[in-house]
Amino acid sequence: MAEPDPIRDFIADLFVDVFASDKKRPPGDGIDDLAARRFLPVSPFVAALAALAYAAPDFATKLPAENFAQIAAVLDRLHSAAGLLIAITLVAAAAAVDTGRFQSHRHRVTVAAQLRQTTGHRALGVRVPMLSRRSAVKSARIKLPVGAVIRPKQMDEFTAAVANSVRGSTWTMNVSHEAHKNRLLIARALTVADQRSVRHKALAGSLEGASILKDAKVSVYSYGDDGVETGYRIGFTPNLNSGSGAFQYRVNEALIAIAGAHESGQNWDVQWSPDAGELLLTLKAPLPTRVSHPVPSELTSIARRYLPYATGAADAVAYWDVSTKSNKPHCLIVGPTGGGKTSAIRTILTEASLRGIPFIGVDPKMIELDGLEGYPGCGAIVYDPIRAAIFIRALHAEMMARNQYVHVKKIEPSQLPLLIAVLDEFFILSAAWTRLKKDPDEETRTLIVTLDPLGAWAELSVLARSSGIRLLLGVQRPDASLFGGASGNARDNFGTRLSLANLSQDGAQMVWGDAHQGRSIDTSIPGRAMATGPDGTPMEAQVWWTPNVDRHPNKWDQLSAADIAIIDALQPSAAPEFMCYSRELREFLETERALATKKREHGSVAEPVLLGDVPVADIADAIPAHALTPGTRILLTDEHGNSDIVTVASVDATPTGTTITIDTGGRTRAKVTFDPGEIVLLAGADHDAEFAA
Ligand SMILES: Nc1ncnc2c1ncn2[C@@H]1O[C@H](COP(=O)(O)OP(=O)(O)OP(=O)(O)O)[C@@H](O)[C@H]1O
Repeated sequence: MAEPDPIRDFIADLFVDVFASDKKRPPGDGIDDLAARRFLPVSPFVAALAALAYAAPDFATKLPAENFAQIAAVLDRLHSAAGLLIAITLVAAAAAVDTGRFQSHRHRVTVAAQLRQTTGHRALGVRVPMLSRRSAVKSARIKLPVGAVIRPKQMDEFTAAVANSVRGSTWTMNVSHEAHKNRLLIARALTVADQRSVRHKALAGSLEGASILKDAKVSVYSYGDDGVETGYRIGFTPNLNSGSGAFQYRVNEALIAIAGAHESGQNWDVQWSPDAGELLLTLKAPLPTRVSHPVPSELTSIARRYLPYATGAADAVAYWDVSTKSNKPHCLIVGPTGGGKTSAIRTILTEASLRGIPFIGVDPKMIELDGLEGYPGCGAIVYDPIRAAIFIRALHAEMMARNQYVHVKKIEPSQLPLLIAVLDEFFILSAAWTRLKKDPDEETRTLIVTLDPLGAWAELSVLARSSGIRLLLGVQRPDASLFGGASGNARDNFGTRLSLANLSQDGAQMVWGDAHQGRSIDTSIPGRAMATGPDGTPMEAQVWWTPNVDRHPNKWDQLSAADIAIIDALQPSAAPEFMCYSRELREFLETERALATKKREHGSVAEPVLLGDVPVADIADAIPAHALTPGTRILLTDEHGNSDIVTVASVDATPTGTTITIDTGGRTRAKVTFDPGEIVLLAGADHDAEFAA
């Protein structure tokens, strides 16, 4: 072991910060040894020297002149050169240097001790700048033993220890580990005051440490004119979750809730780019709460095949492309009672009329489309279910005749004139057809079986596209049976979609192919909907308001001047021509028109068929039996044609049919079985009153 050498230690301690080289340091000479040593100040030596110089004349007189003449001369020179002032200055400077050296020493000792306690490693050397300040070490370089491993937890503890040692100061300490160089680096930076907004902090805080989005970093994406933050960018490391629609939906909901109501009154919107590992939380301008049906100033040949009906964000217009090239030739409108379905249908049909496209409507509720009767381009509005069945069969014949025409005449299908068939309240209609199959009157039963309207409908759904026939289907809720069975082709054909309701998960999946779309529509705003956007993806939109175009004084006189102006502006200059390719459709329309004229002349409505004891107009809605849920009140008709309101107790839906049990109020529960896809009538408020009476 080497002999202790105080002079060498003193010099080493004094100049270690300036000249220290870790390579030169002997391996055993760790910082712990240095730390254990006392701090040796230089100022006392300087002070002693200065005092000696100051007292030099006195010493000189006391020294024997002949022996110490030379020393006395040195002291004399020293005294005369320095003087009191220089002595004081020297001592003060030495004291200042000592203070700095002491702080450097203290920092070295502290850092080495922190390292030892948190990681267990002995620092081979710690370099800190000479003359450090007290508050926080400016930087430090810690030499570690070769191959020293620092585990993340140890690193965190060391970092926390370093940070804690400057707590309360204006500094932030950054610690990094350069494992390949066996060293730790500490650097300080001025702490920047957290100037993030409350919303920014809330978003960042909610994602910090949460595993929901990996490595999430929130930054401000945009500011409004008034300096208020209007958008945030959230970067993250993509994983399987971030690509899933259900996951994104959950995150969207949470982020929008945390961001809270914005000062501008606009709503938050989230756009994901999982491939780029980022999402944008931005504001979207609120949609107008009402858009009056605008009238096109001029119709280009292209616009003639696009029927607009709603306005989305950034003035995007939702339209129904009825052209031959359309990949969404048929339209599905989902809307509960009062949701604005009838107005949406009016908007579309008045646009069709402006473009010279005729239409025929089926309205089993008799109160939805009646106002369109007599409107330019309206072939007929059919109310009666048997007449509706005849119409569907005639439409099927028309489709076949048109296809035949194209085939024989060698023309392009696009040369055929367009025709729109509207079936509103489809489930009520198909429930009526199902009931007619069990009608006590044999002739009626045979007729409906022969017409097979549901079969004709299923074929129309798939084949009508190339014959210029377009279908518009209105329902209160979606169901797979709408598309004429399970045909994916029919489903795709009904690609233009509008939903004015908040859909269930299944409904959203059915309508939008995504269980989370169209589930949070603000239904308090009439006409607010989810619509197929111009790019084919769903967008939130405000359906254009078209008032009832019925010119009967009872209706017309109720309209405001603004509504009358809308209707007048929509009036086409010439009524669309009705071209029939089949005898069936022509005869049907002629008969229907004759019936309508007769009705008008006699001033009363002729009801050709009664649905048991239940007038169709009173029916609230109808749904397929498999969609029933316990607690639902339905109308059930027995074999004698008597109807009763019953409450469903349980539902057992299988591919071969649906069996329900009915709560009869007693101990026993009756069972009723329905065929697959059979429609059941729901009991409405009207019935409750009617049956109670
Ligand atoms: N696009 C719209 N813009 C503004 N208001 C609308 C819009 N659509 C509907 N409304 C309002 O909602 C009311 C109900 O609309 P509408 O009759 O079209 O509903 P519906 O879905 O057909 O209901 P029901 O099936 O009971 O007839 C209208 O009288 C109107 O006041």
